[in-house]
Amino acid sequence: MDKIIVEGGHPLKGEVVISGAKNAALPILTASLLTEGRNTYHNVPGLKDVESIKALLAYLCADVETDGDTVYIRADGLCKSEAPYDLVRKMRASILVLGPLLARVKKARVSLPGGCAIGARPINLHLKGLARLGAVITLEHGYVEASADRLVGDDIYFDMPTVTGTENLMMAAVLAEGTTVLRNVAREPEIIALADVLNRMGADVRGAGSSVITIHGVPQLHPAEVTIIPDRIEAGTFMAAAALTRGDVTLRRCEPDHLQAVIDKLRLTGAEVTVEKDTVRVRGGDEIASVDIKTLPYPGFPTDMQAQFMVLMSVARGLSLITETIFENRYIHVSELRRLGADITVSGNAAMVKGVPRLSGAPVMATDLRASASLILAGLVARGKTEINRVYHLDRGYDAIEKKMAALGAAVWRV
Ligand SMILES: CC(=O)N[C@H]1[C@@H](OP(=O)(O)OP(=O)(O)OC[C@H]2O[C@@H](n3ccc(=O)[nH]c3=O)[C@H](O)[C@@H]2O)O[C@H](CO)[C@@H](O)[C@@H]1O
Ligand SMILES: C=C(OP(=O)(O)O)C(=O)O
Repeated sequence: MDKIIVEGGHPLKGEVVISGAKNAALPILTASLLTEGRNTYHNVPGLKDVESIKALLAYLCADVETDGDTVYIRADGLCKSEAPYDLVRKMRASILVLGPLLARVKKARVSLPGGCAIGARPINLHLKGLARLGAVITLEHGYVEASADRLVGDDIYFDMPTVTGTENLMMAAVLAEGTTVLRNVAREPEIIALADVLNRMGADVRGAGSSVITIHGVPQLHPAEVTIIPDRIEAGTFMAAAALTRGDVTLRRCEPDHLQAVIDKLRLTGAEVTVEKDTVRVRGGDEIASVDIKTLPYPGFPTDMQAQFMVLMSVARGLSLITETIFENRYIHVSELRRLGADITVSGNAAMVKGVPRLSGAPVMATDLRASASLILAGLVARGKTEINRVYHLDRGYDAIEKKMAALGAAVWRV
């Protein structure tokens, strides 16, 4: 299996182009299942998760073509309604075929999803919502089995905002009869991006980006041509890397509006952050100041940036309190960062990070995506070599991260 090697001590300098967002691309590609005709998606990131979702759509007999970062999907003649274990076990977003399949063919059999091992990650709210639209749902042998004679709109309250849960319900409701109101939904930019695509396909989805979404069902949808929004977590990762290495990095083709919480915290650490239309420049200060962070649903500080920020705090001056409120097991990177010399104590969902003057390279391993990214970041400022094993998760969610880092002057390579 591939490894990533990082040799620390090189500040990142230059420009990097941000790829399309994983968490926007995955639901949007599955939305193709709702349409007849050829959909065109531009700026699709080169990720393992995207390959997995394309393989799943092809398994369902959708026609999938790729030309660079453009993907064409035609889902006219679906021949199956099952997402088998082997195709979905490595990816969380595979559950996103459930809503569209129910809407389009009124049945689905979907293996419980895999993805990052950051918590139990139940899908009870997806299932409860789909049941309210009229689906009959059973859970057997690790599969969700769902069927419906017809889907009918309803008023659905989510006990907590769930990103993929909101997306699944949106995709089921667009073809349901009548009106669906989704309350206490996720407000992430990726939800707005999906609503935008669904509306371009002829749906009537209103309120995305607020906590209530109203959907008036329509009889059918047509294909759309869209460009995937920039990946705010990839952007945030490069911003943290710039501050961490006292570098000077300009991010092109990103969406600064989606990064306000991260930008605010970075500025408090002493980094200079300059924002223009679709560009962010981060210049690291001489000293990194400690700040506290608490992960929250959007527009709060993203849980997907917690591990990267923890690395920054590991070499900051003073003490930082990090609180993870979204996932109950998202400190997997802590034990690996300690191998590099970080001083971090975890108690429940809180981590106390005491900055140390320097880290030192070591072999490490991670079992989730952002933990893996945080280890690359730590390697950038560690003395000597850091060897990151089991990079599968990294490839799920970062488009050529080692090449982009190397182009900025980092000594990072894959073996
Ligand atoms: C493919 C994708 O978009 N992944 C993102 C999505 O994951 P994902 O959509 O899986 O995360 P959710 O927003 O659903 O999870 C938020 C919280 O709700 C809980 N929950 C969720 C659903 C449910 O039915 N029951 C329940 O209890 C989860 O355990 C978690 O504690 O949002 C997360 C939170 O921003 C991000 O870290 C992931 O990168
Ligand atoms: C947790 C993440 O991904 P997924 O939901 O796909 O596991 C992530 O992107 O950090």
